[in-house]
Amino acid sequence: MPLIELEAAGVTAPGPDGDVVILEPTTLRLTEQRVGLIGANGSGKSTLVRLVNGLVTPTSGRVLVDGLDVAREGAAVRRRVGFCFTDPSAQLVMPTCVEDVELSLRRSVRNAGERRRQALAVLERFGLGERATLSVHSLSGGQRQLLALAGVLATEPAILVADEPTTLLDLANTRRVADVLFGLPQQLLLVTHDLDLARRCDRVLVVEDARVRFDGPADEAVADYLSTVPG
Ligand SMILES: Nc1ncnc2c1ncn2[C@@H]1O[C@H](COP(=O)(O)OP(=O)(O)OP(=O)(O)O)[C@@H](O)[C@H]1O
Repeated sequence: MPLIELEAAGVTAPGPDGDVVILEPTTLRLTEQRVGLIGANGSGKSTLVRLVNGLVTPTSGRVLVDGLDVAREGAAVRRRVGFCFTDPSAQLVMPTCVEDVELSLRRSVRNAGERRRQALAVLERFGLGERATLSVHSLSGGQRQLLALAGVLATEPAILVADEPTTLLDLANTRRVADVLFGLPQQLLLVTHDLDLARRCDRVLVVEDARVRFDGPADEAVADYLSTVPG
C-alpha cells in the first residue's frame, strides 16, 4: 500500500479575532488499505483528507505521499491521489458520460481512438456501458456518483480519497457505490457519516474539534464516536 504521512500537519485560517484552528498539528502514518474518518459536522475531516492531495495546504508541518511532499510536488502527488467529492456535479463537466471519462484520460492516453476504447471499458466496469453516449444530466444521482468515480479511477491512482461519497445516495445506490469502493485494490481514505461503511474499514480515525480523538480498529472507533453523541 502507499504511505501517507502527516508530520505535525496543522491548518489555521484567518478569522476576525485572529487565526482559527481548523486542524490541530496532526501526526499520522497511514498504510492500511481502507482508512475511515468519522466525526461530527465541522470537526475537520474534510480538511484532513484534503491535505493528502493538496486541496488544502498545511499552515504548519508537512504531508508526504510515498515520500513526496504535497506542498512541493503537488502535480506528482495528484497523479497518485484521486479525489471523489460528495456531490458528483462538482466533477462532471463534459456533456456525455464517455467524454467525461475521456477528459480524465487526456494526459495519460494521447491517442483519441485508444482513449475512447479505454473510457468505454471503464464505463462498462462501472455498469454504465449502455449510457456511454447519453447526457450526464440523464443519469440518476447514484449513476452520477459512479460516473464521477469512474472518471477518477480511470487514471488508476494509487490512493482514492472519497469525501462522503454516499451522502446524497439512497440505500441501493449507497450499496452499489460502497461495493465499488470496498472492491478496489487501491488505498481508500473514506470520510463518511455512514457507520456501517466505517465498520468495513481497517482503521478508523474519529475527528472532533479539529483533532483526531481516537485512532484504531473500526468497531472501537465507532463505539468511541457514539459515546460522544448525546442522547
Ligand atoms: N478556509 C477556511 N476558513 C475558515 N474556516 C474554515 C475553512 N475551511 C474549513 N473551515 C471550518 O473548519 C471546520 C472544519 O471543516 P471541515 O470541512 O474539515 O469539517 P468536516 O468534519 O468535514 O465537516 P462535515 O461533516 O460537515 O463535512 C468547519 O467549522 C469549517 O467551517
